[in-house]
Amino acid sequence: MSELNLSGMTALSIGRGVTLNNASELEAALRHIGATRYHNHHPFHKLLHSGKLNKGQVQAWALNRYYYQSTIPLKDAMVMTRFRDRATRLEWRHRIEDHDGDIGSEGGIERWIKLTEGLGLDTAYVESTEGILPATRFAVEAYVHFCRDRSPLEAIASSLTELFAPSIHEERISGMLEHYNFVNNDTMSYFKRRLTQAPRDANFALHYVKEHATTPEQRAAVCNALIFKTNVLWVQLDALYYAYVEGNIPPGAFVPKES
Ligand SMILES: O=C(O)c1cc(C(=O)O)c2c(n1)C(=O)C(=O)c1cc(C(=O)O)[nH]c1-2
Repeated sequence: MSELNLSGMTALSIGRGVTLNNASELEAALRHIGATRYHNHHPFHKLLHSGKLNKGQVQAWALNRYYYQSTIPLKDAMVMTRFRDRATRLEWRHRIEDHDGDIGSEGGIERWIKLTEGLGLDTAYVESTEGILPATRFAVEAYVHFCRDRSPLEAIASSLTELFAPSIHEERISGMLEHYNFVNNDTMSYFKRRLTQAPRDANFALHYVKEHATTPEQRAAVCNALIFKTNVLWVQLDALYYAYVEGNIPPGAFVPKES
């Protein structure tokens, strides 16, 4: 394949002059976007994974991330409403089960609560989402609205950050277990489980967009949906950094007691 030229990429979109001619050029562009914009590059994650945060800062991260986690099934229900086609809904449905669990079986949200409990946070407070940062709420809601308002193809494409999630989960599991005495294998079980769930989901979504984006315009829209989503993730960490690393906690947001 010829060298991919994505020059003119802005913070919000791939260059207007970029033409992706086929599915393999689309995949290369998506992988380039992930390699350059995924939130593994964010300074907050670098601090988190290398043991440079104190317990209160890790609590703030887990508390805010709970809002993302607990909204994912709502987002996925929204994605399902976009498809009349039963086969796509069937494929997508297990994502909701992965997070919500089932009667008698634990899901991702419960595993996340194990993490916040293990960090010493009160579960009722976490579940109330009262202490999250305004930017967390705005960013997460923007993701749900994107899946409601854009095309079904873009709704699926916006989940493609998961292509890049397994490596950040590996890094997080080993980094946090090594550096923090307040986490253990049990409280990190959420991430272990995602190591198998995320690749299956991401491969379906990648295959879907490669097959259904059949014009250069649709391929550009798929890339822009992924860029949008990398921004949803990035701004949440910007807000955490500003509040809990630089010390500018907005009124009403969680104030750590432990340092
Ligand atoms: O820890 C992370 O960095 C991370 C990132 C992402 C992502 O890339 O959106 C997800 C998750 N975790 C995750 O656990 C998860 O269940 C998930 C679902 C989705 C999605 O967009 O449908 N992304 C992610």
